[in-house]
Amino acid sequence: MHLTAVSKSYTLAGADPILVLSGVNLTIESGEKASLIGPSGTGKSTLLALIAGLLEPDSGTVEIDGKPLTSRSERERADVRARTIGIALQSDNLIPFLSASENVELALGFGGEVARRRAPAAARELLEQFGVGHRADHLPRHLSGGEAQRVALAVATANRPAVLLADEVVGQLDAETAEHVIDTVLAVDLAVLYVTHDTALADRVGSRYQITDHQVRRR
Ligand SMILES: Nc1ncnc2c1ncn2[C@@H]1O[C@H](COP(=O)(O)OP(=O)(O)OP(=O)(O)O)[C@@H](O)[C@H]1O
Repeated sequence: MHLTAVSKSYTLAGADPILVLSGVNLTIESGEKASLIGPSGTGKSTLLALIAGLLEPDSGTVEIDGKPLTSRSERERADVRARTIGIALQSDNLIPFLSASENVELALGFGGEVARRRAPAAARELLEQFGVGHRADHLPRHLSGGEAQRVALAVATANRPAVLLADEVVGQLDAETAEHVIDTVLAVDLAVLYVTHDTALADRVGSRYQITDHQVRRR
């Protein structure tokens, strides 16, 4: 994943623009596990949204898995996103009327008939890896916060994306479970960009990046 000279500001009507990122260059190699730290309001969520193609940069380019995201239509960006990027956010985005297992099955179900038939067993296996196999039949509202975060990670990694973008997704877990969940994510063959305020977890993830002065720097 490459970001080249990416800048982004927000403009609210009647106010001066807020500069968030300025000329950011960042390369995350395939399979690299990276953490992103930085004080509140420095642009971590903005950076994830740019990488996911949910936001367009003011200038610069974003390339994922060899495919440029910038200057594509909304629909094309959504297509690249669905095929190559897994996203797990602080507020999980599970479908409320589907069970944990069905949420994962939906994410698994893009591979044709055979994949669809295997989906329930594969979903349970994935939930077990994240330590929530025993909650497979629960609806999202019947899960604890930490369980929902782990189901959201199973959903985000189900389709074997090239890149997983995760925003503070173990914040509601105790230290031991958080470490287990991080280790499970690290064992999957994909690139990870993990946003956190927790420097011990950042060290566990691997290469460390920080946003300072509107730039992303390796530490
Ligand atoms: N849609 C928006 N419109 C205007 N300003 C925004 C918008 N989204 C974010 N901002 C501003 O951009 C800056 C960066 O926000 P962002 O959410 O990317 O920071 P963050 O590092 O993820 O923060 P936190 O750690 O608190 O989640 C902040 O000053 C925020 O107020």
